[in-house]
Amino acid sequence: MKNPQNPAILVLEDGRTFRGRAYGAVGETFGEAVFSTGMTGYQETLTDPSYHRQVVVMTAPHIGNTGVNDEDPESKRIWVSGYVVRDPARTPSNWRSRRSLDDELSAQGVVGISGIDTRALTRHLRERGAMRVGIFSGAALADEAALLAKVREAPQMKGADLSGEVATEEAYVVPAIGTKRFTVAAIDLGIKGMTPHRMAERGIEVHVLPATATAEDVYAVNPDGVFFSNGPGDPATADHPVALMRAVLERSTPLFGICFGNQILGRALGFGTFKLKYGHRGINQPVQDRTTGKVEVTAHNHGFAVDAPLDAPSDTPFGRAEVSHVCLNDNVVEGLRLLDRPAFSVQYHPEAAAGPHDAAYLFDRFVSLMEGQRA
Ligand SMILES: NC(=O)CC[C@H](N)C(=O)O
Repeated sequence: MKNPQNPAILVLEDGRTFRGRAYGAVGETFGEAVFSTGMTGYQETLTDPSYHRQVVVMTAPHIGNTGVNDEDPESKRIWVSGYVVRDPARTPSNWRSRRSLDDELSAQGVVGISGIDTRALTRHLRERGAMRVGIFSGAALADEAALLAKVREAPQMKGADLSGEVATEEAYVVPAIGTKRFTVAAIDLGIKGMTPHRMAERGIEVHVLPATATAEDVYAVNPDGVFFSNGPGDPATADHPVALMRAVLERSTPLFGICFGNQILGRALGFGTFKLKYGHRGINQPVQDRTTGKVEVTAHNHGFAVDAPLDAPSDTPFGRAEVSHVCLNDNVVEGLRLLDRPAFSVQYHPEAAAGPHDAAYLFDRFVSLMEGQRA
């Protein structure tokens, strides 16, 4: 049994340290320190494959209150490389709860830290930017003087090619719910479980394909549309999905991308991508759909963004493209759409797991594109 008073230290690569208690597994872990402002949805966050190699700091002070259930995970395991909370629940309570979050993190070997000033840590990351971090407890604390050097040896997120580490190896099918209306090939770059579900709810049979899928694999399922998922890592490394997407655009097959998928569309069109200072992570980010003028409150988890002109459509190898959505906090590109071909994408999470459902209309837009192609 773990001693709940076990000390732990969080060490940032710029040398700032925070002392707290071990939470989850005891040991050491490394990753990119990022913060999420979601007040709820910790199970979905932990199991979102896009968080692979990231140490997530929760700004909400009480985490674990509703325990861990078997329904909410977005994938088969926890992907965050470390977890930072201020004040973990002592007694989780919910009718669906099966075990405590502390026990679940331990069972999955995820090293965390609790009892630190997460507000001070978040302000530090906001001012200095996302950076590498290590969390150490138990025997890993033996040589405290060596910890900072270890953190500085850990890999950077910039330049990391990670989709292949999280995506399915085998193709699988998520059946349509009710009458089947469409077939979609979904390229798994780190897909969340709710995404094919949102499509299935609209009568779409989703063929989830590995990140290494070729155009031949995609067209072998005879798709009405092609989807590119969210995923971890630096989009500048995603050369294979970019080439695949170009092949799909070439054929004018209806195309929809989410998050990493939006960055890949940006690159396929010839735009650059860049690393944001500290990214957008949470479930209350205001985004404007410039095609309707409406503002929606949305779920985000991204550290990179597309560099595209906001003011006027751009000429691309696939016709004109425009920035369809922007973040109202900082004017970051949050969506792209082609004007001459049936293709669009958003940088955020319309599947809303967790998060508000304001952006669910985007799945309906995808359906409309597929309907339009049939007409
Ligand atoms: N959720 C995602 O797909 C994230 C995309 C990319 N890894 C980023 O951090 O920006």
